[in-house]
Parts: sequence; structure tokens; C-alpha cells
Amino acid sequence: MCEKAAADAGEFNVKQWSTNSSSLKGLVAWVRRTVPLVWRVLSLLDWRRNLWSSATVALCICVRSSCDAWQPVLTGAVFNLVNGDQHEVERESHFLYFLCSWTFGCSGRLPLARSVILGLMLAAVLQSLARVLGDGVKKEMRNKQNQEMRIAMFEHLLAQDQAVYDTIRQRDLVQKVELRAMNEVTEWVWGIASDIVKLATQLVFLFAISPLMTLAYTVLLPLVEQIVRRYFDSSLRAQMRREQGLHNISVSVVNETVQMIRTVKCFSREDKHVALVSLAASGIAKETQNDRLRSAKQGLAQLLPDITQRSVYCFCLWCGLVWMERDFSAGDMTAYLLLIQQVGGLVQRVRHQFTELQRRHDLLLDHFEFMDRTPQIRSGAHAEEVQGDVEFRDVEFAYPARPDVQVLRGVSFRMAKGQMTALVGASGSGKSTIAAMLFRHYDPLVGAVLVDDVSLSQWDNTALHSQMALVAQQPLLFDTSIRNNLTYGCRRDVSDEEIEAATRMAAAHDFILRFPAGYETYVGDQGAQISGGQKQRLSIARAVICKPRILVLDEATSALDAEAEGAVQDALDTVMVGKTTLVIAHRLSTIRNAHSIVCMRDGVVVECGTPKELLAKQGYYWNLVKRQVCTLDDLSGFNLELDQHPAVEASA
Ligand SMILES: Nc1ncnc2c1ncn2[C@@H]1O[C@H](COP(=O)(O)OP(=O)(O)OP(=O)(O)O)[C@@H](O)[C@H]1O
Repeated sequence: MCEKAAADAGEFNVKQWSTNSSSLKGLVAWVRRTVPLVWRVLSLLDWRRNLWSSATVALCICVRSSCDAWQPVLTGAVFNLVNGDQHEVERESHFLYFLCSWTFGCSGRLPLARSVILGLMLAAVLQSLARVLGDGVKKEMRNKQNQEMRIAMFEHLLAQDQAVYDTIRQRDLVQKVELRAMNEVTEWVWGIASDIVKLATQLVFLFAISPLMTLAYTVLLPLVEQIVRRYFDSSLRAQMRREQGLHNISVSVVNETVQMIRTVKCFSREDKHVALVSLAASGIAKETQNDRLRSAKQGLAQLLPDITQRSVYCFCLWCGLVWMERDFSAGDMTAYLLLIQQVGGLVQRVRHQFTELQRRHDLLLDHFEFMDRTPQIRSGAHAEEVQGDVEFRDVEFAYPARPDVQVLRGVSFRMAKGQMTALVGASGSGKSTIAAMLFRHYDPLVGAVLVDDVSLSQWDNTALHSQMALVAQQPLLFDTSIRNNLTYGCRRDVSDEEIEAATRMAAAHDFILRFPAGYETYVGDQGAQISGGQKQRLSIARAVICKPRILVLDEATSALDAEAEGAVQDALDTVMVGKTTLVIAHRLSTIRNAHSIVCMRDGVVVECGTPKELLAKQGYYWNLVKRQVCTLDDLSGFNLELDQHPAVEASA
């Protein structure tokens, strides 16, 4: 990311955040893009299963909207009763009949006014009750849905192929399945539904009071708004997107720097990262300062909706009062004014809600795109006990992240049941790739990997993996206690004695006891609080506890000192007895007991056979041994054939 940002230096400009037109065509396009998205969000809410809860919330919204609208109307009625002539009082008595007939009576200003005040109180109480009930049911429903969605999304994430983890950055991956975007949108759905119902109810009331004024208002307002938008909105939106883009770059740089802090400090390159963040920050500043015209437009665009709203409102009132509605009573006028104020606020809110949706559009699209991704690697049904015969048959492979570079080319070899096979070769020749394929992190492009003559694609992954174990080159541990890490791979209960036997075997027991909390010591994020060698020993013990039928050791002792390595190697030799073991090693001392050796070069198996056969051949392996002869001390006890072979003796 840093490199990318650096490469983009000076390029933090408008190009990548081009804008859409705000014309009618643009609006139609936006609606066409957004409606399926909102529909998808709605379908996620699972209305049918939450029918009662949804209906209750909808009912509460309707009640609140009606109460909101009734309050200005009743306030207007009070004005008429206080100031109006007899004709208006009579009109109010008809209008308020449903209320006054069962409360204070409908004859006279005072009883009518009392009834209205009671009505106002009732509306306020009803509105509060509806709000409390609606919010409560909504919260409960949302919590339930969130819980279900979170589990479903996490399952979906874990079901993805390794290729997804290779190609998408960790932070982006987590963001894609984050519920924040979903939560915001479900909130948005309820918010917009509530505002639209309120708006509709208030417009009905406004029409009832003065159809002409309301008609003028509802036609004029969107018309003027659209004209204003045409001039101001597009450039404003482009600016928003540019600023957001620069902000994202800045956040990414900070994130990466924090993750890589040790490397940053080792090289003392804090200045480089500060420079990158400053670059993004200055880009934002440039964006906002340089273009004065755009800044002025932005200011105006922020002011104009409000000014438009109020101008249209005043214009309509003036028309209504002077030309059309001379017989308006003071009460009608009051009710109309109060209602239209509310409508103004609501229109602003609805507009804001749509802007918010627009802002989250890309995030949601990303989210759904990820949710629609179906994993290519699917578990099969074969779930037998593993015997331990392994075969790579004409395997061709390229990593999905780099499909043009073929990493394995026609790889074929067999690992006999219960025997140890060593995989040697230069760095980058494809050894770890073979281990990854054995665990089916990737499927071959051509050929097959077979366990007990059954292709991995037919094996049930869980059943197979419960009988396999891997000690990786750079083992990672979970941020939990040593005990939990040791028993991670086991689905059965593991006794303390079993754990201790495994840690003793892996030369880990002593250092564990030296920690004050012993086996309950927390190892930190990815095992950051313990050394590389300690991690390797814990990882070996974890594999031992699993009692696997197939064991893969990928440079399993590379981080250990000579003494610890000797001890662990002896232990591993015992553990490997009777298990099919694949040992990847650079140091030939670690494969001294191998039954067969596979030599790799540039993704091709160049030699394969028993150590004796390979030494007799005087080929790749023989050369490898010859080059490591200076470390023959390491090879004390290296297989007998090697020590006694004339070629080795000669070169020594
Ligand atoms: N996830 C990946 N995506 C793309 N290419 C990869 C990936 N992992 C490894 N490679 C590439 O595949 C090739 C083989 O890598 P691999 O790790 O299998 O080599 P290796 O023989 O185990 O090396 P070493 O001995 O250094 O561990 C290398 O060129 C490497 O750059």
C-alpha cells in the first residue's frame, strides 16, 4: 500500500474519482442501481419470519406520523376557538365532534378548547408510547437479525478459498463482511420508511387545509431544487469522493505502518510513512483550497437547499394569503404554518437519507459481491480412516494471485504409508506449495493429489484434516493461552498428562514452566510475545497431540539452536514412526532417516528415490550433499548410506 501510495505521489487528483451527471438520466441510472440493492437489504431483513415485529413497527410509525400531523391541526383549532367568530367556532365544533362529544361537550368555546387541549395531550402520549414500543421492537428484531447475519457472514468468510485470502487484503476482507454497512442500511430503511410515511400524512393534512397552496408548494419545491442541483451537486459530489479517496489512502498507510512497526523501526523509516500520510493530507487540503470557485460553489450548495425551501415556502404563503385563500382563518393559518415547517424538516431529512445511501452504495455493492462469491474448493463426502498412502499425480499449478507463473509442472511422486519422504530443493522451487496442496488449500490446475488412492476433491475436508497435522515454517499461534493453542487441533478432550508428554517431546515443557503463568500464559497476537523457536516447539507439540496419520514438517526446526534442534529432532524421529511424513528441509541433517527423497527444481521433480539410489546416481541430490559437506558435522548420524558412500568420502 505504501509503495502504491508512493507511486501515486502527486497523482492524488481528480482522475479516479470522476463524477456522475446529476441529470434526469443520472437520476434514473442511480435509481436502477440502487433499487435492487435496497431490495436485497430488505430481503436480508427476512420480513416473513419477523412479520409480527415488522407489522408492529410499521403500525407504530403510522401512529407517530398521525399524531405528529394532528398536533399542529389541534393547535390551529385552539387559535380559532380563542380568536374566531361564531361561524368559526361552529365549524370547529363539527370538526372536533369526535373528541368533544365524549369529553367536555361541544357547545361553547371553553368546553371545546378544553377538549382540544385534552386531544393534544392524548396525541403527545400516544406518540411517545408508539415511539417507545416501535423502538423497542425494532431494537430486539435488529439484535436478532444481527446475530444471525454475523454468524452467516463469518461462515461464508471461512468457507472461502485460500486464493481469496491471498488476493484480498486482510483489512478489506474484514470490512467486506463487517456488519456496520448492513446495520447502517437497515437503520436507513426504517428511517426512510418512517420519514416517507410522516411526509405523506402531513401532505394529506396540508391538502385538506389548502389544496392550492399545497399543490404550488409540492410542484415548485422539487422544480427549483432540481435546477439548483444541476449546477451545484455534481461538482460537490466529485469533491466528496476525492476527499474520501484521499482519506482512505491515509488510513491505509497508518494501518500498514502500525502492523509493520517492527520493520519500520528497524529501518528507522518513520519519515517515509509520515511523508506518505502528509502527501494524502496535503492532497485533501489542496482539494479544498485550490479551487476557489468550487469552494464557493460548495458553500452555496450547502446554503441553497435551505434558502430554496424557505423562499418557496414564503412564496406559497404569500400567494395563498393574498390571491387565493383570503378567507383563511387564523387557526388554519397557524396549522398550515406549523405543518409546513415540519414538512420542510422532513424533506431535508429524506434528502439527507438519500445522500447517505449514495455514500454507502459502493460499500454495499462490495459487500454483496463478496457474499455472492462461491468457493471453488468444496469438501467431498469420503470420510474414512486414513491409511497414509499419498500420491501427487502429474500436478500442474499456478497461484491464483499470479496465474501466469507456473509454480508446479507435472509433479509426480508417491509417499508410502508410514514412511518418511523428504522434499529438498532450492528456495522457491515449490516445496511449501506441495505441502499447501496436500492440505487442499489449493486444487491442482491439472492432475490430482490422492490420499489412499482417493482424490482430495472426494475427501471430506474435516475428516481428512483431523488425521493430518502441519508444522509450518513460520507457525502462527492464536492470542490465547499456551494450553488452548496446544489443544487447538483436537476435537476430543486432551488430558494434562498428554499435553505434558507432547511438550516434553517437543522440548517445550521447560520454557513453558519458566513463564509465571505456565501453561496459562497468553502468547500475544499471532504469538508475538514468544520467540520464533518457542513458537516452533509449541507448534510441534500441537501436532504431536493430534496423533495424525499424515504429518507435514515444513522446515519445522529451522528456528531452533543446535542443542534444541538435536533434542526435538530425536523426538520427531520417534513421533514419525508409523506415520506418513513429509519433511521439507534445507538442512540435510533433518532428513537423515528419510525412506525416500524428492528433489525439486523450478517446480519440477528432478530426482526421486531412496537416499542410496540418489547418491549412486551422483545427480542433483549428490551435489546438494556435496555442497553441504562442510557442515557434515551437522550430519552426524546422517543415514548410513551417506556416511559410507564412496562419493562423500572422496569429497571429504
Ligand atoms: N500465495 C502465493 N501467491 C503467489 N505466488 C506464491 C505464493 N506463495 C508462493 N508463491 C510463489 O511460488 C513459488 C514457490 O514457492 P514455495 O513457497 O512453494 O517455495 P519453497 O520451495 O517452499 O521455498 P522456500 O524453501 O524458500 O520456503 C515461489 O516463486 C513463490 O514466489
